[in-house]
Amino acid sequence: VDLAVAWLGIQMDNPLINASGVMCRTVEELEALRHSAAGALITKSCTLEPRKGNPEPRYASTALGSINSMGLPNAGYRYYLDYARRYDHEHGKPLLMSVSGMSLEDNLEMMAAFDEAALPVLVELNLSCPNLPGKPQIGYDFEASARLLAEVSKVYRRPFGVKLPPYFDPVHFGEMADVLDGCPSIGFVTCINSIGNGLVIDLERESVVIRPKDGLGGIGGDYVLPTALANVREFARRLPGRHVIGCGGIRSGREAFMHILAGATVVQVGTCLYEEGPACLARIRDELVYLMQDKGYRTLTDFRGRLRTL
Ligand SMILES: CC(C)(C)CCc1c(C(=O)O)[nH]c(=O)[nH]c1=O
Repeated sequence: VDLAVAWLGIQMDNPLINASGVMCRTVEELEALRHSAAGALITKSCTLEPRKGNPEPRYASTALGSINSMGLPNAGYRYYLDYARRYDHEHGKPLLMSVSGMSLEDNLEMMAAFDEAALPVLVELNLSCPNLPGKPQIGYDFEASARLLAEVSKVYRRPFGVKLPPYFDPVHFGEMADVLDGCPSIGFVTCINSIGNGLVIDLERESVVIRPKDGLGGIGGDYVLPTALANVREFARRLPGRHVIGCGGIRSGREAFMHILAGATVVQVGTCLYEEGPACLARIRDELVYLMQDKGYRTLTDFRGRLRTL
């Protein structure tokens, strides 16, 4: 069995990446990932200036997954750009950089700096970044998304990707696919970000479990697998010339296989990585190998995108 993947000019010896935001905020965390079984690594979404993020507790796990309202704690884009400058791109694993500006101007300033640096990295622009007051996140505002991508494409002259929030309506799949189809610079889409604004309740305490937003937070883990798989399959169908990165609910070789079957080129692991640590990546990789052997597949291309319908 060969797990190798080559896409958008990068070579990975297996399709597993950390989800942006998990175990990737500091150089120490990124180095631990680089020494793990990950096929590639991605940095925590960065902003123009460093941010402390929201007051804790801001993450909690449950039997079925996680809830978080971290509030974009990060060291600022210069820190991650510096890490990328010193990174051994030649011999190391591919490095992806996540960007999540607090405004259009911040996104453009960061993307222009990344363009100037001309590093062999892939940028994943987080469309869950905040919009103007009174407007939903960028990813749920189709005009704002189109405007942002058009402006970014002018200052960042190489292919880049977007991290998408989950959509739940065929009309929305179509509208967002049209926006992305109209932007030739988009080489990949990552589906999905956490399902926004869920509420987890601690029954004993009769209380919420995280402090920000009176307990509201992005949901990850087992809860989101069906939604993640639907978004992967729907965007892979609508954007045949672009890659889809699958993210959401991957905790074993089984869900990794499902995401790839649904059309994902490679996959990202979030909640499971947060809870189990980087050793989960070797476990998931091995489980994927065994599953492929059981099914008689030799490479990922033998089954990628071949989900049967009835
Ligand atoms: C939700 C935002 C804070 C606007 C973006 C950063 C982010 C966060 C976060 O930093 O709270 N958590 C997620 O699950 N997904 C995200 O994209």
